[in-house]
Amino acid sequence: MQQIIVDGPSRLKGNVKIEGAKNAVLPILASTLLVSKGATYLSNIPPLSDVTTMCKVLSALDAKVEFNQDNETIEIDSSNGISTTAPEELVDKMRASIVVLGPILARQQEAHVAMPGGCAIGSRPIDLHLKGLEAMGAKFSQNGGYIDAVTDGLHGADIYLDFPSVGATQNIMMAATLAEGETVIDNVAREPEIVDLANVLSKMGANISGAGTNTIRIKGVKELHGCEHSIMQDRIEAGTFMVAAAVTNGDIFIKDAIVAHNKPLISKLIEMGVKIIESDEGIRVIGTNDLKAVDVKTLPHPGFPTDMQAQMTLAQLLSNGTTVMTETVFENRFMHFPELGKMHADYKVEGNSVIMFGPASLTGANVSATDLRAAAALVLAGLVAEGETRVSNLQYLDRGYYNFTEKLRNLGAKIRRVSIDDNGRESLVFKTVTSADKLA
Ligand SMILES: CC(=O)N[C@H]1[C@@H](OP(=O)(O)OP(=O)(O)OC[C@H]2O[C@@H](n3ccc(=O)[nH]c3=O)[C@H](O)[C@@H]2O)O[C@H](CO)[C@@H](O)[C@@H]1O
Ligand SMILES: C=C(OP(=O)(O)O)C(=O)O
Repeated sequence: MQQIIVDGPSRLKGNVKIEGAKNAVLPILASTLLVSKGATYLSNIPPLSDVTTMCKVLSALDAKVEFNQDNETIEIDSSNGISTTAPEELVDKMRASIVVLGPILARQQEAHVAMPGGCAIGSRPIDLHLKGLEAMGAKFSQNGGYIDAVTDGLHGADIYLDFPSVGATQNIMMAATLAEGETVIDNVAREPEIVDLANVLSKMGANISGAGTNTIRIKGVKELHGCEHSIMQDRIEAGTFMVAAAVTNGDIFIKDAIVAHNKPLISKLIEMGVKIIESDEGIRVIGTNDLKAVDVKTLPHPGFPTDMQAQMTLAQLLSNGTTVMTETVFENRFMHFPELGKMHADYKVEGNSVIMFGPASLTGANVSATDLRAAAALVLAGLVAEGETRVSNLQYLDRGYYNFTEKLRNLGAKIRRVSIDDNGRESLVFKTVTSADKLA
């Protein structure tokens, strides 16, 4: 078992470099299954366990996946054809693997994809993915935990999404690139990761417009070719360090963080009295001991991101007064609260809102991560709390943060990651194993 041990409180100061975006690289890796001519070269690949899982899914589908020595560049070649089954033991590990469905179906006219797993932040159905693909001529059945899909050939369609689902938008967009005729998707997700995917698809020869707006139009083409692309920076990792500066009265420069991607968070932090200095090189965040109470509601982009909700609730708990966080995207994303309660957070959950009575005087405790962003929020809570905090269940953290402990230690945190054997002996863990290492 591994744990992160934090001795708090500490004030974070310095520069931090963020990685390529998990939520951009996963669908982009899936998009390489559409390519029948040449290889695709992707750089700025974050060395995360989710990336390893997606690479294994691609290999299971007969794509050739090779990491370059630097670990941050990857070559994927599916030009010799792909198979059609994405196996349960891989897909079960990660929700995002469902985005291979559209590409496999578009390329092979059939697909067998296991029902996806992932963090338990909600029921996370895939009805919108299936409805969109059905409108394009796919037929679905469910057998033994697998979705079986067939088509006589996908065709363009007018599709309206009841909710701007990120994954459904990506699956339908990718399938439409090789469909016959034009597909128009309305009420689509507008996240920056959608734009990054559209950029890659365009480089591959797809005819696609409107990404980043409410409506995406795609004219199908006969085939796609390989390309080179550098993955966008991770706005959620950047946001996590922004909150780290805010709650520790710190001063952190987040190199290469993109202001336009973090507007909703920046605006809330400024309301709380945090100083933000924006530049083309990144974002500098200067925290305060006197956080003002503000309410926050998560929404699809460009609203406040649900993936920053857990981290933001820590800032709210520490602020001077009562605040409310309302979660409108996922129905079960307050699982970090009972853990924060062990650290003496005072809160009350009411439906999809949580009321927090600040300012909290957090004390160290043994806590357990319940999902990816909860894991990050608990580590940040340890930085603020008096005494020792131990965070376990780090497999969630490793899905989305690379070298989180090292990065925080470089900023002045008293933090270490340890491996604990059956006899309770602890040994230090220095670096998270990279995706390439795990794939080897
Ligand atoms: C790998 C990746 O990019 N993950 C992100 C993606 O997840 P993901 O693509 O799964 O999120 P969606 O936008 O699809 O889900 C948002 C909401 O819509 C619901 N829904 C979705 C699809 C569907 O067919 N039916 C349905 O009801 C979900 O249950 C959820 O309540 O967007 C989420 C919302 O910004 C982020 O939190 C995740 O980090
Ligand atoms: C919920 C998240 O990811 P996923 O959709 O991959 O579970 C996340 O990145 O916070």
